[in-house]
Amino acid sequence: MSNNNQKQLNKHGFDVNMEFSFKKLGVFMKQIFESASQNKFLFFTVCFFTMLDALISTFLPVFATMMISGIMNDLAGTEKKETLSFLAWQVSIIEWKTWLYITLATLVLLFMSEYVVNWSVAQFSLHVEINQRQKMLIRLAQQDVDFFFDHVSGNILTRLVGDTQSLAFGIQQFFTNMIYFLTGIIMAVVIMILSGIWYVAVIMAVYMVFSIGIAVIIFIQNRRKLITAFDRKREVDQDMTDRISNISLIKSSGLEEYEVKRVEELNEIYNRAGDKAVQWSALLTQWIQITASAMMPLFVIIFCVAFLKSGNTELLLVKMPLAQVLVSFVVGAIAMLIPTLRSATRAQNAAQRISELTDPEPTIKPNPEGPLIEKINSVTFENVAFAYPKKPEKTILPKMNITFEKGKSYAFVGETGSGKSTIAKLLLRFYMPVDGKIMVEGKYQNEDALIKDSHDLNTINLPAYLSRVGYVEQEPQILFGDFFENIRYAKFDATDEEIMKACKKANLHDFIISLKDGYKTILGQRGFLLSGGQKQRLVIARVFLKNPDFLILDEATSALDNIVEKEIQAELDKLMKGRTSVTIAHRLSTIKSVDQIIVLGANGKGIVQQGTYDELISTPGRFKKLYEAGLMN
Ligand SMILES: Nc1ncnc2c1ncn2[C@@H]1O[C@H](COP(=O)(O)OP(=O)(O)OP(=O)(O)O)[C@@H](O)[C@H]1O
Repeated sequence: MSNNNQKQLNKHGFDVNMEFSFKKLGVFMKQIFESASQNKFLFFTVCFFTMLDALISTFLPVFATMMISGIMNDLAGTEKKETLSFLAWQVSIIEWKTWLYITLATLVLLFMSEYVVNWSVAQFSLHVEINQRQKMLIRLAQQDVDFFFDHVSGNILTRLVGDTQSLAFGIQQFFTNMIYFLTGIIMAVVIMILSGIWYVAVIMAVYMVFSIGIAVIIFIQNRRKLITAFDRKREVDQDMTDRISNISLIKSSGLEEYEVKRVEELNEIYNRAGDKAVQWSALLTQWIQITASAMMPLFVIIFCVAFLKSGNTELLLVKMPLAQVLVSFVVGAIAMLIPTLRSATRAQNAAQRISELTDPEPTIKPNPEGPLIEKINSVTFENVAFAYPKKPEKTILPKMNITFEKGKSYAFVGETGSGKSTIAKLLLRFYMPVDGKIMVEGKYQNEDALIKDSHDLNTINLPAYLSRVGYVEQEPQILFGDFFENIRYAKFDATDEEIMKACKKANLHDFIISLKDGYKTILGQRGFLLSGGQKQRLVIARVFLKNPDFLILDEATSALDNIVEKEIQAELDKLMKGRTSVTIAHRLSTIKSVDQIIVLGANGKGIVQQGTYDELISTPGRFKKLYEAGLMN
């Protein structure tokens, strides 16, 4: 095994280390203990009843043997009763009917305990799956925005759905089967020793070490191939999720056939990996079956030889049937090892993949204990410098100072990649400055309203701050649901009337009521039913409803055509009235009337010019160049 600790990442940014590792096993065991501690009652029920099940299953053959021996004694009509040395007592074989009743009663107990095992195992597994999903969702919700740039959303979904299921199933199987296996084998050996057939246990142990040893060698090979096959399958799943979410690109490019061929090729790779895994799986199953089937005749031969040599009928009448049933129980338990190990393999990998999503600690904390802002007055960048965490060597913004004063409008312009959208991301606290501070001045709860208070954005209560900020971006984010649900996302306690008022302001109301189901119309996935302009109006209605103090418009109209853009701009102008606003602009029309235009230079130069539109257009400089080059049209 290599000592190289560096993570191998696939193109989706996830670890694809296929070797067995104690780390993976550790992660899996951690998940088991975590699940057990979260579901203590179910966990103990599963353990207790699985053990009981194994105990009953090992004793049942003993009782059945007693019954058979009783019947044979009756048939022989002999006065001398055979005895079975069991649990240190010489148990005389009494009435076979007594043993029949005991066997039947034990059977009923077995059925009952099996029901409890099945019920508790299914419940435990469901709880584990739900807990894992919840844990993953909570961590994803807390995760830094940057995390999602790295991890393809389809890939995250596969983990959320497939891996949580595999893990829950694996934990359940591994757990119950191991308990059953160990309890059953220990009890079988104990019964053999106490029944005076200890030599069966010894022969069986030697035989088992040999056959399991070979099975483990085959299993290790099989496991490697299985993991490769799982990973290929997941790659196909992720790829399909990605392509389905981009179906309009495929359709509009007429590339359906290309995509079908591509997926066929990917499936072929999965198929080849799967074939190899299947070959080793078949070999493993074959080996276990051969060794298991050979065990029975082996013991029959041993007992027959012993009988022929000693002439002791007890060997054939009592001990051989008992050995047979106990050995067959052990064989059955060994056979359960294959699915157990398989699902444990699957679960270990699932646990590893889940932990890649749940382990990374978010760097941006919501500061629930931080000062609670009630009203934002102004926001000031004090010597703010920034580089993205993934590329710390590339300065996006050098030391930068600017104040967004209360009620004034600001617009950032500059060449592509100059860092305009980065300003919006810093204002939303998607990222923290590498240097300097963003100070938020306003009215904070429990602080003297007369004192103009100012706190670092990194330290204040983030949800309270964001509840005072309105954000309109280029790609409107529409949730699956109706208009009411979508707009209410800005203010959960808003009445239907308030929502309609906001829609009227955003010029969306007339369109909504023209629809058959009006405000109750379900918007398809990502607002499938709406045009670009309508989606943007919906987002604007959300912001009207929210009534924020501070507005961030990040290229809000750049995806719209000129006519729609003009209409939407009128709505945005209404929105900006009386609020502090920061516009990230592409077009001149969006910034002509703002109070301050800030021009950013390319390649991390930061602010290179600042002023009103009239000032900048009449001064030689970067803005004039952008304007003359037609970059602001
Ligand atoms: N998450 C990220 N990680 C690393 N680099 C990033 C990230 N997001 C953006 N960048 C880089 O930061 C630089 C500034 O990006 P930004 O989106 O702020 O530019 P912009 O001026 O808004 O560009 P445009 O006008 O094209 O939208 C670009 O070079 C971009 O490649």
